[in-house]
Amino acid sequence: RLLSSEKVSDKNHSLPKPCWGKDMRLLFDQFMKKCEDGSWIHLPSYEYIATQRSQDFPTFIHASELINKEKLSQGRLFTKSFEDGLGFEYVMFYNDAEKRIVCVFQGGPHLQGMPGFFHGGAIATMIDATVGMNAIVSGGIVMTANLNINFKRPIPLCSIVLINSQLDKIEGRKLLVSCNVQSVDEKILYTEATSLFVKLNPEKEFD
Ligand SMILES: CCCCCCCCCCCC(=O)SCCNC(=O)CCNC(=O)[C@H](O)C(C)(C)COP(=O)(O)OP(=O)(O)OC[C@H]1O[C@@H](n2cnc3c(N)ncnc32)[C@H](O)[C@@H]1OP(=O)(O)O
Repeated sequence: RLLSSEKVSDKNHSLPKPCWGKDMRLLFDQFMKKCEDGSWIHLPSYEYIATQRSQDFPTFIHASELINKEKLSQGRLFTKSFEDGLGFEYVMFYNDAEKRIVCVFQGGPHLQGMPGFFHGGAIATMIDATVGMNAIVSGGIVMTANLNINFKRPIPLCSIVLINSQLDKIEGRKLLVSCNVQSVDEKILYTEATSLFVKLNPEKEFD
């Protein structure tokens, strides 16, 4: 657990919690049902990134000498830095055949931007996490090179929304992933985004 702090827990945050709303639980149950035939996979979500990929990350990034070693021990995924229910509550499901990730996201009251609505940075964070996960499952150790977001409608604070992400193209080390954010009844399109992820090249030194 090189990139994580000793203090973070092994709690899987992608399982139902008391703070999840009705729609969050309903959608969780619907997608868990879709997982029964193996077409969809329920992705776990922890406070740190304990996969082998994150162990390898420093050798890939070449900027590892920049990493502040003692601060590293306090490292925790940004989306896991709020108390349950106050920040980012989410669960992701992956469909390998379609190269899609659906994220059911319930934002908490501490994600406010304009009064009564989500902060654009909070929406961008969940988009980055969802398209990022889509790029990671297909591309391994990647970083976001470009994220373009069209905020079409403000999202009311504490909404539960669906983030639909699709891997569109892989070109060498580049992965292009698009997504949109909709209301759970899919009647309202809140946000659209495109992104470019680049697979880190272990041979490449940063200038
Ligand atoms: C672990 C489990 C986690 C699991 C859970 C976590 C999931 C969350 C994921 C969050 C991810 C992040 O937030 S990452 C944090 C935000 N991102 C960063 O800090 C990245 C900072 N930027 C970089 O480190 C670098 O610029 C890279 C790695 C992105 C690219 O550098 P590089 O490796 O040298 O690549 P380079 O040769 O320059 O470019 C390769 C190709 O990509 C193109 N390219 C590169 N950048 C761009 C760009 N902005 N716009 C267009 N095209 C671009 C180049 O033209 C080239 O195309 P061609 O000539 O080949 O055609």
